[in-house]
Amino acid sequence: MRVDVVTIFPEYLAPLGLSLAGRARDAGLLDVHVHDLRSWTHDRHRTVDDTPYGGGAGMVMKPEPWGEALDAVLPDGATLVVPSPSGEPLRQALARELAGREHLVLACGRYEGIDQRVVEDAATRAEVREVSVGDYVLNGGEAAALVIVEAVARLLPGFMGNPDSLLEESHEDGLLEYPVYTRPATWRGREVPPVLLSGDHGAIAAWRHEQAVRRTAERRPDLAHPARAVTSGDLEGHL
Ligand SMILES: Nc1cc(-c2ccc3cc[nH]c3c2)n[nH]1
Repeated sequence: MRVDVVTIFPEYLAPLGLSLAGRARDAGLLDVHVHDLRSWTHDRHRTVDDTPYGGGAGMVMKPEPWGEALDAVLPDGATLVVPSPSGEPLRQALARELAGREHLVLACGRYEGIDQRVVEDAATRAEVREVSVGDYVLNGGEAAALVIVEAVARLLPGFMGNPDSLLEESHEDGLLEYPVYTRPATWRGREVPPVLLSGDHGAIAAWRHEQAVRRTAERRPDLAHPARAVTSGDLEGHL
């Protein structure tokens, strides 16, 4: 997968060169290119923003630099991802969908956002997805872009050392993850649940599923289990 990120703060995306994303790059799984939007400005002050039509506080990102930037880095048929508080929610299903794309371009806005005509123009030749990483407001799209790239890149075949670790993760099966434990068996007087030391893999799997169902019911009743809705039987004695 190739990922291009356009931003006025290219240094913000430096973490993409580290750890997992860095290893993925070395393994040829992920090819990340970060671009400074100001490369496509032509005035002495390298202007990227202007006052909003219709008035209101703040500034809006001008369409011209973005238009030239996307002409340069967004090939026809690629997917343009625009982090936005008013975008579709980033959930595991969307991360999986985006992980199937050959080429993602992320447009990181700042100020009050990007002139909407930029998105409309790009949509004539590419798929455009405005994506929210949560119901809270950031100062720009860069932090969201880091989240999106990490959530997508880790799903690429060969990215994770052990692909099985992807199977039981929170949200993969519509449930939150069960609690995990490691040595020592007793720590500050607290024991590891005995079933985990039993060697009975069926009992362990059942316990883990029950824990995941319980956690989901307690913390995220809004999550529907794709195999079946969480029923009252699941909740018996848990609420
Ligand atoms: N989920 C979420 C995205 C954002 C976001 C994304 C881009 C910009 C540009 C200016 N402010 C922004 C905020 N906030 N919250």
